[in-house]
Amino acid sequence: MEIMNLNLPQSAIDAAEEQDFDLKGYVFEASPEQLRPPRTVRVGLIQNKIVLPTDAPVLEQITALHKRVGEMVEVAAMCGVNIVCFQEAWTMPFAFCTREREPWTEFAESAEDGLTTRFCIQLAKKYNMVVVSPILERDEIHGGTLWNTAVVVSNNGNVLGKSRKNHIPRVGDFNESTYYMEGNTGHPVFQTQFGKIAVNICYGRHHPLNWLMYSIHGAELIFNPSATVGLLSEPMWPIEARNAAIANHCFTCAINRVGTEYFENEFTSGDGKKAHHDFGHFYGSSYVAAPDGSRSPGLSRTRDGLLVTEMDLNLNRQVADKWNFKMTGRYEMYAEELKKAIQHDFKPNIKE
Ligand SMILES: NC(=O)NCCC(=O)O
Repeated sequence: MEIMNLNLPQSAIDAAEEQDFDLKGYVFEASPEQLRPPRTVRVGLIQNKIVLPTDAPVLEQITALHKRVGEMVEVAAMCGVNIVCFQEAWTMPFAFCTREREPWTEFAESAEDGLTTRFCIQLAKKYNMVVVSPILERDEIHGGTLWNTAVVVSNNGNVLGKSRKNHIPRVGDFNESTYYMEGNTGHPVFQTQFGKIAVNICYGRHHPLNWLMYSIHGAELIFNPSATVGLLSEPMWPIEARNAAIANHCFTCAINRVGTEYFENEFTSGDGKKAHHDFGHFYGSSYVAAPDGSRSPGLSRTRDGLLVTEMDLNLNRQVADKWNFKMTGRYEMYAEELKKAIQHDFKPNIKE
């Protein structure tokens, strides 16, 4: 399907220009149906740089990010956005490269009633918008454990729940296993007024079965809030979320932060190269992909941005009825074989 430009209000265009961020809007259409009215939803993806240097006081860094992203959400509201999603660990620098605990663990907050969740509740109520807020979570009930978590706040301001990152990277400077464990929330799908949504956090996008499981649980729109750098993943970026949209008959939304973050203490990457102070360039390029294989253009590689897309969720079933990937999936066979493959005495089915 050809993707069209979305007409955005002049007030939003002016505000984005004044606040120095990229604003783009696109529409994914579906065919009219006889029995179902269109299920139109507007989704906003926000990508941004950190605001203050990484050695500024923790609370000042968080507050500055709240202010910046809050202003961008206001513009999203002018554009009629129903669901907004922020980038991975949006309230902090992506400091996991350093392997230092302090002060980075101080950015962790309660998913249920931390400072950031309370901020998102205000946004949700003010703009009647579902807010997907990926944070570093501190779970006080379980010994102060840290998790990489997306909090989903409904448009009436209730915390609908949370989804923890299932797959932890062990690649390049992504030393995230130093900070938190693989998530234990499975593949939750959140029923919102605007559709069923799920959150597959960053490195989970390399795992087709992770996308599949959100889809099996009924997700119509899967967000992929990320933090990833150019030298590592840029060739994969345009393909993975797009392929997941095709394979799972759903919309996917890939979001990446922008900028280069500088850390006072240098760190090494375990590759024999010199110690350094930065992670590399987070290349933004956030985009939305549709089940028919079409996708929006990406946001900037270097600038903060808001991508607004309007989609008719009826497209999911229309594409499913054409291609039948769900119907032809041999899940029972895979489940049976996978069950055997995870046993320690597994013998691969190789005929000699
Ligand atoms: N944040 C994160 O999981 N990054 C891993 C690198 C990648 O998946 O591109």
